Parts: sequence; structure tokens; C-alpha cells
Amino acid sequence: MSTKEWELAAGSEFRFEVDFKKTVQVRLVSGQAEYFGTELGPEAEYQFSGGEYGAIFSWQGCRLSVTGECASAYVAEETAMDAYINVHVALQQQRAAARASNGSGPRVMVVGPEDCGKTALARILVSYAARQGERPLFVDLDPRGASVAVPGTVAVAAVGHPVDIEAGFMGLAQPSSEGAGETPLVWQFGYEQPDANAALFNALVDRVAGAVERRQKTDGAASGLVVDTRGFSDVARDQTIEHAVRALRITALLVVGNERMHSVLAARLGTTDASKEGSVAVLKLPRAGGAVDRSAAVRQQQEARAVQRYFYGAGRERVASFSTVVPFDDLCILRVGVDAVAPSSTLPLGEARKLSATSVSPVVPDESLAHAVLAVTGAPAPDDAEAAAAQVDAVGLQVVGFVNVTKVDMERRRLIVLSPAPGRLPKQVLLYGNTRWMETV
Ligand SMILES: Nc1ncnc2c1ncn2[C@@H]1O[C@H](COP(=O)(O)OP(=O)(O)OP(=O)(O)O)[C@@H](O)[C@H]1O
Repeated sequence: MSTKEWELAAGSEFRFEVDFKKTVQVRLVSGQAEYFGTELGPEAEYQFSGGEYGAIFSWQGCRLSVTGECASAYVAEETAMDAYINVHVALQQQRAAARASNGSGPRVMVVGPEDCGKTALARILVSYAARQGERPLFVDLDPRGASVAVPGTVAVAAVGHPVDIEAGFMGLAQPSSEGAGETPLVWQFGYEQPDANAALFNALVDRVAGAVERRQKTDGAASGLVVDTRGFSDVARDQTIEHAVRALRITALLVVGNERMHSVLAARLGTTDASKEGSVAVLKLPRAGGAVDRSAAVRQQQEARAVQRYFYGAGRERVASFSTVVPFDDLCILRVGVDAVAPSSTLPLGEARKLSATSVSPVVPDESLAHAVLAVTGAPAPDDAEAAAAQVDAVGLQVVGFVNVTKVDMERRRLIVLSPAPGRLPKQVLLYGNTRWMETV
């Protein structure tokens, strides 16, 4: 395998793409470098697996050794890092002031169009904060590009260490990785886009906000939080962002890479009086120069990769997953918000009025469950799924893990599922979602 050395001048970054099914090893030979805010260790070797699009930035200059074939690799002299570190410095000042007054630290939300580098910026901000001993909360409100758990979810995670270079945000849930801490809180949304069921999404954001408040009561609020959102194409028509800004009591909106969106949001949510209670500062930031516009096909592959990383390990360490048989009779699968996907013409007569975007219905197991990624909640499953649908507050159920349906055996009335935990699947409520995954070898 070929090895090439790259020299980075101070303030430049090495941008690379790794093809699916390939891996690339990167080693810091000399100098200082960081991957989305997390410093590379001297002489440590990092492995980037297929589908990774990344940037290794150096403030002081460095030499990198790269082994393996990148689909693209170049050094960029112009980056948005000066603007990003200025935001970090301002946030640190707000954290210090909050700590001195026993108040609440900055509550930041990153918004912008698709593929402008929102997740990358959120990762840089929380990792920089953690490097300075802070413990900010990372709130993931981007179900399509979910970075803490599998696609279709929202999550809250405390970031006590810089985010693991190889495992990314998923490392927060994996005990072996460097960034791991307290287990993140995860909720199943079940759709890729918030607009697919805005009422359910908003209801989940309320749960997330409640969890954030509880967390900050026990852990302190001075480090604040950083919220990642999905890419907006038309923020003016969106029904979820304003709700999230209010529910999470956001103090600063960072609008990345889009002037128009900045002015729309500033007019709608911003205020010129930053000292006023409930005011939101709406700031404009440049797009990360290297952020890559991903085609639908690449996104699909990256989503599949995220599920693969959930079941088999996101970082260097491999995680085992196990095949388990679950009789239909032991299953209690619920679905929230049926009518958001089923046109009322497809519902039984009279049903349309009863169902709402957050109503809960039982899922009768059949072949359509093949390859579904089901969320395992912590709630014990009542024997009768119909009764469970009526009794359980399914919107608020927290997710403790996921299983992937590998086979539906209608004849023997059972599912074969892949699970990261060995043994029988506990009899707990499962939540249906639209995410599908099929293991490929
Ligand atoms: N400076 C950079 N150099 C190279 N690649 C980058 C850089 N910043 C981000 N990327 C990559 O570009 C892609 C898009 O970035 P990112 O996921 O942060 O965007 P996003 O705005 O959160 O996307 P969306 O919300 O539409 O899912 C990612 O694969 C990311 O790893």
C-alpha cells in the first residue's frame, strides 16, 4: 500500500475522501494537527474507513503520513477556522461569566443549508470546549444525518472529552472509545426529515429540552449546549426550527454559509438587544470550504455505514452483534404517527379522524418488517400490543438500543434479528421507524 507525506503550512488543512470499502491510515509525523477540533496524538495512527470525508487542520503547521488510497486528497490554504475559533473564544467567555454568576452558559444552535458543514462545526465547538475542561451537551436534531445513533433518531450527549477521531459522535455511546462518557439519551423519530411529521418532531424536541433541563440541574449549566440541525432548503417555510429555538432556550443561532437564510432568521427570531431575556443572537458564519455536497447515493451509503457502525463498532475496536430469534407473540412493536405517512384514503373507514401525527398504533408483524431497524425502548412490553398502544406514552420513550430484522419467518411466526446484546431480546416495547438496513459482506 502506498504511503505519501503531506506538508501543511500553519492555518491550512488536508482534505480527503475515502471510497466505500477502502481504508486510509493517517499519522502525525511532526507538528500539531486536529480533526474537527480533536488533536491528533504524536505518532498515533488513525484509521478512516470508507465513506469518510474529512479535514485535518493545523494551526501551527505539520507533516502527515497517509497510507492507502484516497478518492481525493489535497491541501487547502483557505479555511473557515479563524471564524470558528472566534466563536469558540466568545462562547468560552460566556461560559466563564455564567460560572461566575451561577447562571446558564451559551445555548447554541447551528443551522444552514444542506452540506455546509453544520455537523463539522458543532463537533469542532464541543471538542474545543471539552479540550478546555468544559462539559457541553451535544444535541443532535438531525435525524437524517444522525451522528450519535442510527438515522431516524434525535439525541442528547454530554461531551466530556474531545470527540473520538475515528468513532466520531457515535463513540460517545461506545465504552471503548476515548470520547465515551455517560450514555447518551436517544429517542426514535422514525423519519429522515423533521417535516415528514413536524408535530411528532416538535413533541420530541420538548422531551429533549426536558432532558437537557434535568441534566443541567445536576451537572451544572455553565458549559451550555451545541445543537446540530438538519439542512434547510427553505427555512422560511419550516415548522420546526422556531419551536426548537424556543424549547431549548437558544441564545445564539449560528447560520452557516447562507446570507438569505441569515436575514430571514434574524428577522424572525433575532433581536438587537442581546441582554433581553429570551433574546437570540443570529450570527452569520462562512461555510466550511471543504464541506462536500453529497449526492443522494452517497448519503444512502453513509446512512448504511452509520447503521453498520452501530452494530459492529464505529471506532477501531470491533463490536460483536448476535442473531436472535423472537417469536411474534413476544413482540410489542408500536408506531407513532401513522397518518403522517399513510394517506387517509389508505386507512380503514373512520380511522382517519382518530389518528393524529403523534398517535400510537401497534404494528402487526409481517414481511414488510424485513430489514427494519427497530428501536428497543426501556419500557416493559404489556402482553397485548393493542392495549400497549393505548397505554404507553410512546413519544417519550427513551431508546436503549436497536435491532435489525434480518428475516421474517411468517410460517413459524418469528423474526430473526441482529442485536448488539447477546441472548434473548428483553420483552420491551419496540418502536418502528422508516430506517432500513441490509448487511452486505
Ligand atoms: N473542512 C472540510 N473539509 C473536508 N470535508 C469536510 C469539511 N467539513 C465538512 N466536511 C465533510 O463534508 C460533509 C458535509 O459536512 P457536514 O456533515 O458537517 O455538513 P452538514 O451541513 O451537517 O450536512 P447536512 O445537515 O446536510 O447533513 C461531511 O461528510 C463532512 O465530513
